Amino acid sequence: MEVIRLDKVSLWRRTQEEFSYDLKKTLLSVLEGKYRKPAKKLVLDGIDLVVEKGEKIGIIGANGSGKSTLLKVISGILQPTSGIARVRGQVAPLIELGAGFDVEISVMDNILLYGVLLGFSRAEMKKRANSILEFAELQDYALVPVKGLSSGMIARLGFSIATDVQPDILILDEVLSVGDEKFKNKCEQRIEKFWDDNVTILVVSHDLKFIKNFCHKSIWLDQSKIKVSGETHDVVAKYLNSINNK
Ligand SMILES: Nc1ncnc2c1ncn2[C@@H]1O[C@H](COP(=O)(O)OP(=O)(O)OP(=O)(O)O)[C@@H](O)[C@H]1O
Repeated sequence: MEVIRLDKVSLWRRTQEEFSYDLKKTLLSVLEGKYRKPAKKLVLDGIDLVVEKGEKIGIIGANGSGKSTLLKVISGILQPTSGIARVRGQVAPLIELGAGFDVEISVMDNILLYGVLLGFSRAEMKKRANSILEFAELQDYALVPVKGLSSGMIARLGFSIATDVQPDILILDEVLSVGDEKFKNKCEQRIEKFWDDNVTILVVSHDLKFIKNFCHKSIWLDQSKIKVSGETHDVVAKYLNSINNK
């Protein structure tokens, strides 16, 4: 059964200039006749993709090629500028772990809030809170504001919430590179369990060994486009070949 379908998905994003957007400067530049519209960049270019239920797909490619952006479109965090993205089932996006937390409120309140963002009711999240705190090893921090946690602890909390239930589609963006060794092993075990079950998984990683071990199929993104897709060993070999020949 098809769970993800992207048809000619393209996405334009504003470049860094927008981040330094300053109203006064903009007005002055308009008055002086020097105003330029912020530049935009095509970060996904005509992506076609079909993923069947239970498939494990690796996404590889150079820095800035569009891998995280692609995952964000599939997760519904970003909307394509053109084309269609259809996703069936509950998605657990493990991208920028903890980016959605409100640092001023407690760990417990964030669990409730984050859960609601992932589509659960408050009542259900209250039931799950203990197992989430336990897995994250943060039982003693339930009432502490998130700003009092280290970045590794915040990542643990994000991972623990997002994987507490078995999602239909799990989206992993280099998540295994956060946390200490002990927690990393725990995460890997939890992810491995999903791997065995019928969960559809998309994983972005620069760890090609990991991709070769776990993903049947892969996509190589190059400058916002799919360069090659298919059997992982073939895609990885072509990718490595291109790097070695540069
Ligand atoms: N918030 C943003 N606003 C505008 N442009 C962005 C934003 N985030 C990323 N980009 C741009 O989109 C392009 C693709 O970025 P993306 O993060 O998807 O690449 P990536 O392949 O995941 O890279 P990496 O391997 O370094 O994580 C880059 O040119 C980047 O500068």
